Amino acid sequence: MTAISEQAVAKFVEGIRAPEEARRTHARSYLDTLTKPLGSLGRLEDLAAQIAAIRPEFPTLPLSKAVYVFAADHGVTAEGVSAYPSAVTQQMVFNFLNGGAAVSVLSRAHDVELHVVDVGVDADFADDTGLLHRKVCRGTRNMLHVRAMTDEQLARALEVGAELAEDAAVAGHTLLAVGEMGIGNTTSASAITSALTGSPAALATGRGTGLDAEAHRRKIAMVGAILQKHFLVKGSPSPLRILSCVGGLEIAAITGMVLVAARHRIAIVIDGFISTAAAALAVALCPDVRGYLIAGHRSEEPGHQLLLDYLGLTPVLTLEMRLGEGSGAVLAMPIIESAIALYSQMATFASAGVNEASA
Ligand SMILES: O=C(O)c1ccc[n+]([C@@H]2O[C@H](COP(=O)([O-])O)[C@@H](O)[C@H]2O)c1
Ligand SMILES: Cc1cc2nc[nH]c2cc1C
Repeated sequence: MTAISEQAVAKFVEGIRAPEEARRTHARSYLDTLTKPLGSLGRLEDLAAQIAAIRPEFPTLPLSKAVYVFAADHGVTAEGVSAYPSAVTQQMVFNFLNGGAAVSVLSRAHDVELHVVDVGVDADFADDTGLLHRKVCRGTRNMLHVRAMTDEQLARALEVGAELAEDAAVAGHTLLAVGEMGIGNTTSASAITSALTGSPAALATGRGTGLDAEAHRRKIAMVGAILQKHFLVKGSPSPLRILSCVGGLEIAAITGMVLVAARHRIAIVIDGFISTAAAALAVALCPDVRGYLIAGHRSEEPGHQLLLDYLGLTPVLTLEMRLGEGSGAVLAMPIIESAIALYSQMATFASAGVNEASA
């Protein structure tokens, strides 16, 4: 059933190697020689050591940074799972391109190249907007009744992300962020979270863009029904089955991008609930990908923490955000750059003539 997408993924996964642990250990020892009490830079030390493990050569500043925002629509919106209408997906694509969306503002503020990708929006866009036209189809089907996408659509969506990761590597980007836009996609992310982690729908399902209590209860029941429909058979479903049954085209594209970025030894900053679901599927497909991921922030969606636990990631920021678009990932980028600056520019105890601990 998933032969085409299995072939596509096998191609991306080939050549992925976990970050180099010897370089991480060396970086940790070097951090201990810098003029600060041992470990006092906290998570910044972890980030610097992670970058050292990922990159064959420690990067120089400024980094070349890009964010890819993948947009797509969702057939399951017919079930009233979002507080907003589907048309907002297409309207927000224009907002990204016109520079007025949160991610547009943040990427300008932090010198991050913004790429907006139509991988499955239910609308036609003109050619001259700067949009990356990679439409696989006009949105997924309603996963309450049928598989969200065919195997062929899944393979194409994975390839969209994979090819853009290749482009990013050729462009010399040293730090990538992934984001998404798709009304209804928290329903997908909740179903993915339950299918991957075994958590019940009630724990993995939140209010998304802002459902009231009653609509939230209906959404939980909907996610439960979707899981029953597709994953009734005992045992864990494969990541590709999860993607084709309950995924989104933007989610699959992010999974493809994460896999190929890892193959190119590029650190990937993931954003909120939906992009983390996509990254978790990439890790389920290839566990060596995990070391390339940096969780930009922790979203208010309850399922996000379940996924961060599943991945063993600690978010850089906790700002009570739940926007998506890659906004939290872009916000974390200056922190990551600061970690790199500290590692490469701080004086050592020896060079600055500062006494080390006596005990
Ligand atoms: O990033 C998050 O954690 C996040 C949490 C809630 C909502 N969103 C965004 O809101 C949209 C999905 O919400 P919903 O309610 O339509 O499923 C989609 O465009 C996401 O980018 C994003
Ligand atoms: C306005 C709006 C902006 C968004 N950005 C990401 N998801 C979104 C959902 C809505 C509704």
